[in-house]
Amino acid sequence: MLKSEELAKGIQDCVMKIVKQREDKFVNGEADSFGNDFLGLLVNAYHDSDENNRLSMEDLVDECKTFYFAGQETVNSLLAWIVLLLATHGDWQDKARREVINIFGNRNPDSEGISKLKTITMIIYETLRLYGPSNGLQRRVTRKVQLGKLVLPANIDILVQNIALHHDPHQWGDDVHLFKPERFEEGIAKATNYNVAAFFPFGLGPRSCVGMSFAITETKVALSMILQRYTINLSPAYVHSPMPILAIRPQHGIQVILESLHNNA
Ligand code: HEM
Repeated sequence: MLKSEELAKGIQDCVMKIVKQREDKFVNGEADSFGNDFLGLLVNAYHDSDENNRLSMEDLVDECKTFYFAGQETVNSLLAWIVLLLATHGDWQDKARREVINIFGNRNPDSEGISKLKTITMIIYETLRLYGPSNGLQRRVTRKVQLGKLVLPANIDILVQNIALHHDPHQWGDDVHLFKPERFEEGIAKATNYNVAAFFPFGLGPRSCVGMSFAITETKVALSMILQRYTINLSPAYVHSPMPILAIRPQHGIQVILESLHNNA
């Protein structure tokens, strides 16, 4: 068996084990349904009494793999880049921490407070602009189309590099490569001069990211909890090398020094 096949089988077995545990809980009477979270909905669809609506095990496993990859790698690398940018921009780190402490004190973030995080939102957008995890949007051209001066023949695959548009000096100005969250002070529409195609880290149109709101909320929660507890300084060991490894990731990781803000933390 090829190594790649072995790995694919390992992942499949791992997902099926989790599905089985969920089924067992229901069968043993420990739970009164398969659950109403995302996995529960998939397991329900797998057991649908109508054969035409039933989800196959292969599709169930594929859905789990998609959501795991799309949800895990992306938010993980976004958080890593934010930590780097706050380590190298102490003024924004202080500003962000002040906002978090003002809103939550030392309490865990709640949904009401999360909607008030303005500075953090600006920092997230500016990080998505500079180091958005998406490594381009893949599309298949099904029929010949004209895009401005460009004629795209049918049956080709294209990769729309949103990161290139996010680094276009005509759109963002000569300081395009600098981390300046103040660009988003008055929201995305104002920052892009009302051009929807200038900033789309989550894609555009009907196939855009279904996890967008969840991703932003998750990032806000994690970042708030880090800022409540630690100051972040860059380690001299850090070497800057963003690389497309599925998502745009730091090739050598991000080395930072975290200092506790509370003696007993
Ligand atoms: C910072 C975090 C994230 C970024 C930047 C991001 C970005 C994207 C992009 C660019 C696409 C492709 C859109 C297109 O082709 O037009 C996409 C699709 C998708 N994303 Fe995300 N995503 C993030 C987080 C998440 C999370 C947390 C989840 C799930 C919990 C998720 C689930 C998905 C799924 C299922 C798709 C495929 C949608 C489809 O093909 O219909 N994403 N995402």
